[in-house]
Amino acid sequence: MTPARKGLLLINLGTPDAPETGAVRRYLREFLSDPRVVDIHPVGRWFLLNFIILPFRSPKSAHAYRTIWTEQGSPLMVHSRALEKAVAERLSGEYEVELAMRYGNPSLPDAVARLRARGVADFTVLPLYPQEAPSSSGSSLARTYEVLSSPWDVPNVRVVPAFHAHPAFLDAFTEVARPVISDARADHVLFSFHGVPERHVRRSDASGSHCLASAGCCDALTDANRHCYRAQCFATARGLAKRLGLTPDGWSVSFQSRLGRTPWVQPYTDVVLPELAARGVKRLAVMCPAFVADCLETVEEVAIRGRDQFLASGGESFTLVPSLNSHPAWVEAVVRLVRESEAAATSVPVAAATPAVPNRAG
Ligand SMILES: C=CC1=C(C)c2cc3[nH]c(cc4nc(cc5[nH]c(cc1n2)c(C)c5CCC(=O)O)C(CCC(=O)O)=C4C)c(C)c3C=C
Ligand SMILES: [Fe+2]
Repeated sequence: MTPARKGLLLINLGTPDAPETGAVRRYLREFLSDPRVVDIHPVGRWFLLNFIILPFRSPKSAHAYRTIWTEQGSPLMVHSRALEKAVAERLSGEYEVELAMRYGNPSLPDAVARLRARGVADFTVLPLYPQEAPSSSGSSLARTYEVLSSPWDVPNVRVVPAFHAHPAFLDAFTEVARPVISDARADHVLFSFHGVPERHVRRSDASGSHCLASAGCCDALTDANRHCYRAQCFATARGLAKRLGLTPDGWSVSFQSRLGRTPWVQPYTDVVLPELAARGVKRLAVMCPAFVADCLETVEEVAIRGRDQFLASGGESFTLVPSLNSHPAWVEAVVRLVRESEAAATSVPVAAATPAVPNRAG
């Protein structure tokens, strides 16, 4: 019997189809209706969405998208498509590869249908978020399971775990960053991650008492915080700082993109930027290692608004390190993540099925 054809689903968050208020509104409606993103009572979410977020945020975000839109479309889509193409070429004959977006297009049901039409019955799913969060990788996986379980047959599914501290990811980002930081003669590197509400981190705290309970709760990854988004961000930053040879006061961490009035994980990027300038940092390089592709949050929020803020606070130069996008080192890293997850998945049942070697003494 020939083995089932293998498919690789690369999943990212999604982006509007056009930088117009209507398209942004449709995208935000789907995104912010997700209970893993806005985790409040459904009635409250409906009111918040329809009376506050959609009417006010859609035109404002559409304007922001227009400042970064390219001839080929939204940067997130352009880079994700380029990655899909490069990975498909690299894994040709081994995997059928499709890009899917959690919100918007190409939709998860369409991408899965395209893989199924090519005979795929064995799926590897790679959520393109280095750090795991219920609002990003969690939601993408939950929706993928739902789509794959319908209508009748349920295929084999392997998930590539979060790769926040995987050497292939850290090495690829280091390769991209090193020449940029050196050309910029940066005297400080800020690792700015997408934030999440503090409530989300607390809800994921299996110990019930570790997360955000002390100033140093994310200083190391332990059993207590292994699945904590903020702790994984700090682990990524430590891994990159080490590879880049940064001194302890030559780098810091912050969290961007907060939405609403509830507290999000801190320190906030828009608070840290003027603080760094006030501390005497002159030439700043910023890396955004929660994003594997440049997008609104890196190009508009950091490279445009962040730069303005830092320079207005007394900084002299501001350089955004580009994301991994479709850099060859990242394509190779993706191939390695996929192959390793397949090897791990196939080795587990074999190991489990192997009887324990009897103790000589016994
Ligand atoms: C990197 C992982 C991401 C997490 C975690 C995440 C959580 C999260 N995001 C919002 C609200 C918004 N995010 C928006 C854009 C956006 N978010 C991510 C990634 C994560 N979000 C990406 C890659 C992007 C860029 C998309 C693009 O088109 O380029 C937006 C839309 C833009 C805007 O209006 O600002 C919103 C809104 C919440 C509430 C949240 C966790 C609760
Ligand atoms: Fe976001």
